Amino acid sequence: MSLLTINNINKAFGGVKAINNVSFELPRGQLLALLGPNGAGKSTCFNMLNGQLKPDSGSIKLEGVELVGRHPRQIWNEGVGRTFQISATFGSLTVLENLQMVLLSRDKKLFRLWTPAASYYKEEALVLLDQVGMADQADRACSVLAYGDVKRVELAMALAHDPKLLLMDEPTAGMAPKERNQLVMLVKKMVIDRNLSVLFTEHSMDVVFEHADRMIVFARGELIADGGAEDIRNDPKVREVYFGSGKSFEAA
Ligand SMILES: Nc1ncnc2c1ncn2[C@@H]1O[C@H](COP(=O)(O)OP(=O)(O)OP(=O)(O)O)[C@@H](O)[C@H]1O
Repeated sequence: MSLLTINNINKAFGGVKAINNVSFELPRGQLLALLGPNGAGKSTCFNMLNGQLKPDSGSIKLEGVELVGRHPRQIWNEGVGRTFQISATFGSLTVLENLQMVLLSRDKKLFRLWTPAASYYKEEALVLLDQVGMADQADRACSVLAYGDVKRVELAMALAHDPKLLLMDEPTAGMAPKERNQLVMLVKKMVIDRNLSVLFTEHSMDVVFEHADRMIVFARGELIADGGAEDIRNDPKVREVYFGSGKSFEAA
């Protein structure tokens, strides 16, 4: 059974069909890119997957469990994590403290302030930071980190509750090409090491073609293509959507 099974989901805003009869599956241990031009329905799809929006119809199942109708917190508890384009770290706290906060929140211990928080989950936090290559910066404030390093901390934070599925909304936005590749390589390592499934949106085609195991393409709310790099590169519908002609990605 696939980890995630989406069947005929629909979502309209007034007269706009933001998502139109979309179905796809995501197996465990796969890095799946969700592509599509502006307004294609990518954010709407993400928002339905994590419970911020309810589909008008259709089903979203995680290991056979229906997610439609559940609250974001319940969906998070089922094992769906998400990273956002906007930084989710507290700048004035250290890298380690940011991780400790997430671990405290995971175990609902935020209000036990009479026990010194500094001692909580230090080891677990350091293990996570080590996995994303940030253990040596554990004592630095997040506000002074390089942008790519903040993204690594956010990845560690997203992994803190051991999600089965991680949704990443443009994880490399605003990064230089080298940093972009490094971050996606790190995500790919997590996919392999943890048998994690990741669905991510990304504007850099180079990054997608280089690292994604598979890609799906949305256009005007519909899923128009699903396959590996070669299939997507050569798909006439995809070329039409991106270039309005037979031009290839290489030539663009
Ligand atoms: N809350 C909303 N109210 C009305 N229309 C909306 C709402 N959210 C999305 N839409 C419309 O639904 C369509 C899909 O939007 P969505 O944001 O999902 O696309 P996207 O692929 O994420 O685009 P982008 O790459 O620009 O973020 C668009 O036509 C958008 O205007």
